[in-house]
Amino acid sequence: MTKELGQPIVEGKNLVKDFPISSNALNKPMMRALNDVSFKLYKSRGLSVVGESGSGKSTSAKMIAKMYAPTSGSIEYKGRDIATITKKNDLMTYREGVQMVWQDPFGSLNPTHTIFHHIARPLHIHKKASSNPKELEEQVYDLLNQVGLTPPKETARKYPHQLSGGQRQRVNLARNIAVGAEVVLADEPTSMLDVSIRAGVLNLMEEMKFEKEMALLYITHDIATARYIAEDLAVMYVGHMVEWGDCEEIIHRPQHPYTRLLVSAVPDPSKSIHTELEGNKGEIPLWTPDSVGCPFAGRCLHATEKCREALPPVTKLADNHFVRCYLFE
Ligand SMILES: Nc1ncnc2c1ncn2[C@@H]1O[C@H](COP(=O)(O)OP(=O)(O)OP(=O)(O)O)[C@@H](O)[C@H]1O
Repeated sequence: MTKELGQPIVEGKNLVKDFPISSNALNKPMMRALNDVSFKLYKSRGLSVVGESGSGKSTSAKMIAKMYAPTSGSIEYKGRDIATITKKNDLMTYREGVQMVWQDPFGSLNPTHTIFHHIARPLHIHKKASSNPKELEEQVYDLLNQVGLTPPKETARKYPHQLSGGQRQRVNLARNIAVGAEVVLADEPTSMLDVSIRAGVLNLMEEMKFEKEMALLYITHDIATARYIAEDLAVMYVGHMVEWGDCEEIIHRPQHPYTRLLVSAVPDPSKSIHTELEGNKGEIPLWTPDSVGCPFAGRCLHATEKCREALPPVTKLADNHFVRCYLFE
């Protein structure tokens, strides 16, 4: 299947990320937020990353955005290890190509500036703005039109607080288009929006994926929207990818006991995993560099001694379906 997809734009290889648990302690104990995580992002294709709070979803995105360096493993962007991207100009080009969309659309906008400013600024920074003011206006209006913020002239004059949450998130997406982003890392982009307007924003991202040929990483607690916006799915549990591959296949035929729990627990797309799994939390371990076994063992009905002793190997179930569980060894 990867043959047809061509080269990935972004590829994470065996990523490990450790964080200090406490900066004061003498021996600096560490927690392992990500363990042996690998993924690929392709042009015009989406990867949804789903899992409970603390499973490592945001850390994965932040490492792609170069906000954190991996403890080990690597991330390649068009075949180049991003750790080698250090020169100012190269970093600028990378940040132009790889953009983040955050949960809080207001947080990324400056309340003292108009929407016009918010769209024109990235165009200026990335040297894509026309020097002719009239043409620059047209560039901004065109971008606002593309994200459905019409009439664009009126929207451009407004300040962020005069827009709804969904409209603000659309402004952020217009900024991604403005700089010609090839990769959009969206970290729960609709979780702070009213349920009624979430679908519109997700639809827009889906359109951008195809029309602008963007690669999309979509982080969510909501497995129902995971399927709506992406072809691929990665299910994470305590820093590990436990099952990944074709989104529809995994949702219709979940194999890992944790994925099965997720799919059965979230029949209603408006409900979050957090709420649904409450009362069924079992034991969520704190993973450290010394931890062994399967992170789900303490909560798994099928766990055996082996599951507590060593991390299960990866089993390929189909061309695009993988699972990390001894049940499939
Ligand atoms: N800068 C940091 N310093 C220390 N620990 C961190 C840091 N960033 C993340 N962590 C820890 O790493 C683990 C994974 O966090 P991460 O934010 O990636 O999870 P998540 O799946 O995105 O959770 P959520 O859904 O709540 O956003 C958590 O235990 C978190 O406390």
